[in-house]
Amino acid sequence: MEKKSKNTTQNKVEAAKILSKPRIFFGVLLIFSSIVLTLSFISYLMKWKADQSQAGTLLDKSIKSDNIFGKIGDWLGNFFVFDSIGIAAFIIAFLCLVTGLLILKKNYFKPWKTFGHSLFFICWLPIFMGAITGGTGVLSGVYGFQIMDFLNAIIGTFGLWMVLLVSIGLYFMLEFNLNPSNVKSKLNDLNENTIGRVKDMMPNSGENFSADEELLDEAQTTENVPLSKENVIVKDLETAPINLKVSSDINPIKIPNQTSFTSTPVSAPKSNSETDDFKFEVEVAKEELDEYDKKANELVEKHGEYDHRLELAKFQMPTINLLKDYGPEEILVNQEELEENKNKIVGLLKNFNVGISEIKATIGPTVTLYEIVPEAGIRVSAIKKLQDDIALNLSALGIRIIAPMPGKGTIGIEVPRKNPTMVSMRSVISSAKFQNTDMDLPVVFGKTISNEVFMADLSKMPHLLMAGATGQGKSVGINAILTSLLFKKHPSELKFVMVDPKKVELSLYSKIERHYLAKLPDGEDAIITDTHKVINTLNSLCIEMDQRYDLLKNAFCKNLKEYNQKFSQRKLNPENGHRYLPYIVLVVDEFADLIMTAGKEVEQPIARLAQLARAVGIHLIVATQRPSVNVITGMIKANFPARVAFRVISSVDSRTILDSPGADQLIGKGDMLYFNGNEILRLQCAFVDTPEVEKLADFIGEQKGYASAFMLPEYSSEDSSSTVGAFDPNEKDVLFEDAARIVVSTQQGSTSMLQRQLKLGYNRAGRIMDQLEACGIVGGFNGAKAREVQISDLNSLENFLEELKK
Ligand SMILES: Nc1ncnc2c1ncn2[C@@H]1O[C@H](COP(=O)(O)OP(=O)(O)OP(=O)(O)O)[C@@H](O)[C@H]1O
Repeated sequence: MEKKSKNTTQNKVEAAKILSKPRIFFGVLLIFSSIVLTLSFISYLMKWKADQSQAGTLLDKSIKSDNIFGKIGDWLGNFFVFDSIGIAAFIIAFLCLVTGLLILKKNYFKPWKTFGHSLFFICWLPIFMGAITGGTGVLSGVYGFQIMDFLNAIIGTFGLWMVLLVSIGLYFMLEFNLNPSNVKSKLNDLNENTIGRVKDMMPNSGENFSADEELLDEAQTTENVPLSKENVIVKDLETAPINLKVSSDINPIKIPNQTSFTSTPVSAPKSNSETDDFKFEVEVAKEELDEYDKKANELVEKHGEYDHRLELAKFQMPTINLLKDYGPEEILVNQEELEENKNKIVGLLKNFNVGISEIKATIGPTVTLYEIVPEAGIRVSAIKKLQDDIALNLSALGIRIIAPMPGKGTIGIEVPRKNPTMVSMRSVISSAKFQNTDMDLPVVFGKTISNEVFMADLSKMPHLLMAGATGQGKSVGINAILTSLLFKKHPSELKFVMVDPKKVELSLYSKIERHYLAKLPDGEDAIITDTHKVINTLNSLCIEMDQRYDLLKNAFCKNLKEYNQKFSQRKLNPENGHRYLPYIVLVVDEFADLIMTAGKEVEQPIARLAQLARAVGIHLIVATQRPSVNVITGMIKANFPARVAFRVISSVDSRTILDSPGADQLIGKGDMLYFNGNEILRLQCAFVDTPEVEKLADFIGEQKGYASAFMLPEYSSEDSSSTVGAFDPNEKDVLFEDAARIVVSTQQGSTSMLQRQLKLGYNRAGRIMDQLEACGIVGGFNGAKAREVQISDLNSLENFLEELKK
């Protein structure tokens, strides 16, 4: 039954789609008439003075006409244009077209709306043309002239113009729903869009990076990088107007006068042409701004958004010329080598009765990946077992077998190339991928096995563990990471805390101290080499982290980006301690050395930072030569999901870093494995030499910097804080009682909170905290955590303070 009724409905729909013959006839006739009328009118307008004299001689064969449709054309032009409504006659031709299309069921136009508008202009345009031409031309037609003349006589020329302008004004107001506030907001939007687009078009917008255009072109053509296609598409989408298309041959639904959209996807409202002429208004509910937001908006209107770059507004971002050009990085295909390796692999597998149905080679900068598809029925485990045999047979260092290739259903054998291609930092920095990235902390490591530039966002990693035996490219890797960040981030956006127990690896960066480095207030060198100072710095970073968490909590923000955005929009008051927070990247070059000398004292703050600091923009890069389990402990490993391994000595070391072997099979010289928490990628690290880093540091260091390095919070070590003396009421700070009330009411014994609430320096706040401890209001120093508060409510506190005074 149901099926039958379904069929009948379907048939009806099909039938409705088929046009009857009279429909086709009249539809086509009207469209044809529209074309004839349009061409006749155009032709008439061009030669109307000559044609008009022949208008009455329709049947006189001896008289020739210049109109494209001859005398009929003349007659039509004369009748509709000259004798009637002037150029508004084209609207009649247009109406013929619309009617023809409607008859043919082509609902390109909404009928009632179109006829309504046409009628208005058929009345208005001739009078308007009459008023402009004074009735002398063909543009107004006789009706236009006469009505204009009549109105002119009764309301005068001024009155006539008023009527014309008011009527057209009203028309546009009703049609486009224009009112002064709408117009203002539309103009504002237009303004913002224009400014936005102009900014986008500015060569230095966003990042001030200025790579040679030539180089960029070169990079785009020589690399396999998709030429920032995504970016182009995204830009197009951003600027393209969004059309809400509603299919016209579906059933109507009722829509209330005011419709509010939610973001839930809904199927398109059904409508048909008869119901299309209702007024459809969409009103986007404006968010109610509270007092605070209003004030922020006023401030932004008055002073503009807070610009964190302002203090170093003239700072020039490094240019690509600072990096050395090592020549073209074309990959030369050595056919002989390819053939030889292929034959060896196939032959060897054949010897072990492993049939191959397909083999494919991808040539990277350092290694070639041979992907084999085993014949049906061959077990992957059978090939896996042959790993050592394959490596032995190919007798090459650096063979790695990936069985199976994740997500590919093939088995990969990586074989080092005889003549590897060097990947220069210059080539990866100038790549379109790096140039156009919108990552927060972009790090360009080098190139993948398929010769694509490989980048990762440090802010998403969120911390990086690097390991590799000595001389395998670890220092170059750290320099590549630091260079990437220096090429992309302004000094106001990023600070480094550098720990270099070897004393020589990071010393080059001391030149950029006043631009990019952070240190302890009493620290002499920004690059920390002394183990004791490292402990203080790490604990200070923990305090900075806690302070940042407090700031974020007070600002109701979940992460640093959101917080900085709010601060830039002047929604956060600097008087309450709020400030623009740069990213902080802690770089530890020789972690094993630190662990050996300081052990838990270093491990604990590092683990704490690794666990918590991500949201507040503090990221860690920890490198080590000795990836043994007592250096890379379970606690460290658990908090460093992103790991990089250069060549290590044993597969045990490889397992310690990557949880799998492979790093012991690398060939050194920047050949590396990158583990992002899910998969392991083989990359060739980009090479940046010491002179290049020196040049870059000089370029930055020679520019105007801040007065000093970025100051980390002061950290008083446990030893010094344990020497809090007895409480002396005569020496207590004038703000002592206020501080006690704050601490008790918030139940938080935090010096940084006192600093903020009482607007004090760290030292004074620290002294008050010591006094609070000495009289027993708060407990003892508790590492980087807040102290315990010993009094539970304000009443008890007031009693306690009274007692103290006695
Ligand atoms: N990405 C690379 N491309 C080409 N060559 C490289 C690359 N990385 C390193 N090398 C070569 O390896 C040498 C040693 O690299 P690097 O100084 O980074 O090693 P390391 O692991 O830091 O050693 P150490 O721990 O002893 O300091 C470099 O001088 C360079 O010749």
